[in-house]
Amino acid sequence: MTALIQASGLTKYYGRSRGILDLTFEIEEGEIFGFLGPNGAGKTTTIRTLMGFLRPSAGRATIAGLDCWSQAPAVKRLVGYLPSEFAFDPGLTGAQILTYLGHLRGGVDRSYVQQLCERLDFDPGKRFREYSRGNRQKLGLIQAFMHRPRLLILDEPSSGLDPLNQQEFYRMLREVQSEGHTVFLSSHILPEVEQTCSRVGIIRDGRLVEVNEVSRLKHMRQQTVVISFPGPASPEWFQGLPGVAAVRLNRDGRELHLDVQGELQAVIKAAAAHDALSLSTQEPSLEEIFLRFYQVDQPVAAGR
Ligand SMILES: Nc1ncnc2c1ncn2[C@@H]1O[C@H](COP(=O)(O)OP(=O)(O)OP(=O)(O)O)[C@@H](O)[C@H]1O
Repeated sequence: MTALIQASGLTKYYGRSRGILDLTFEIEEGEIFGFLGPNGAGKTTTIRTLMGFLRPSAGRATIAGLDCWSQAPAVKRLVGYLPSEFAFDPGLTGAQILTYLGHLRGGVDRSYVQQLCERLDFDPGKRFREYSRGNRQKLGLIQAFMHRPRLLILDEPSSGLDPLNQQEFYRMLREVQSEGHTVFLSSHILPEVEQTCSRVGIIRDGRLVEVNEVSRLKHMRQQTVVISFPGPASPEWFQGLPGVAAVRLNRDGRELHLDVQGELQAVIKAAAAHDALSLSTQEPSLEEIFLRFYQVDQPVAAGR
């Protein structure tokens, strides 16, 4: 495979405040690459720089060998782009917007557009101002996909979609990948990236802290297990068990909070041996994973 997107030392300052700092990465043709990060990390800035809407303060990015800033019009022809908020003339209908954008791009197959509308359960007959956030997002997705671009750049694509539409959208992603096309999508939802992407880049405070296979993210996934007991509990019951990273006793002394990585068998057995009343697990949010693994004063711990 050859790299379709290449970023090298890509940096963007807004005045004196940082947008992104020194990003270097490559996206291969045909892969679905997830760009993960908490709010304000720099995902939209990266995407807008790739799209040639922002001029890098330093470094450069290319798409198919074209410079994203100096050759932006040629880059845009290769890309289907979903901005973080898709906005359009509020008086136009969805159909008018799609026709207008279709003419701008050329080569759009109307029956494919109709198919996309049906798949996402989108009614193109209403005016833009009448569309809910989710419907605006669908319209944004349809216009990004409709010319079967070589590269899709999607900023938080599933935000506002209901779970059924999300699943359909994931199928659409797999289909475009099977046609050899490439997808770069940003998200702050870890399960979404796990489900759809082959590789992931994690951005935090404007810096790329990890680029890895999605399968390796699973090693980062840690869950919190809360176990309550009929009487006083002891952290020692669980310390040292396989996968148990930390144990905390809550104030009333009858509940333990465990950070566990991987399988839970050993924890469940120990809980049963001490007559646990209940056991529940909580998946951490991406932000929590960041806080645990990428504390500001800790060195970056790849693939832990
Ligand atoms: N137009 C702007 N002017 C000044 N600072 C900006 C501007 N746009 C973004 N920033 C700053 O750049 C940093 C990165 O923002 P960016 O929008 O790229 O993050 P993000 O990862 O897309 O976040 P979110 O998930 O909230 O959209 C933030 O600190 C933000 O405040």
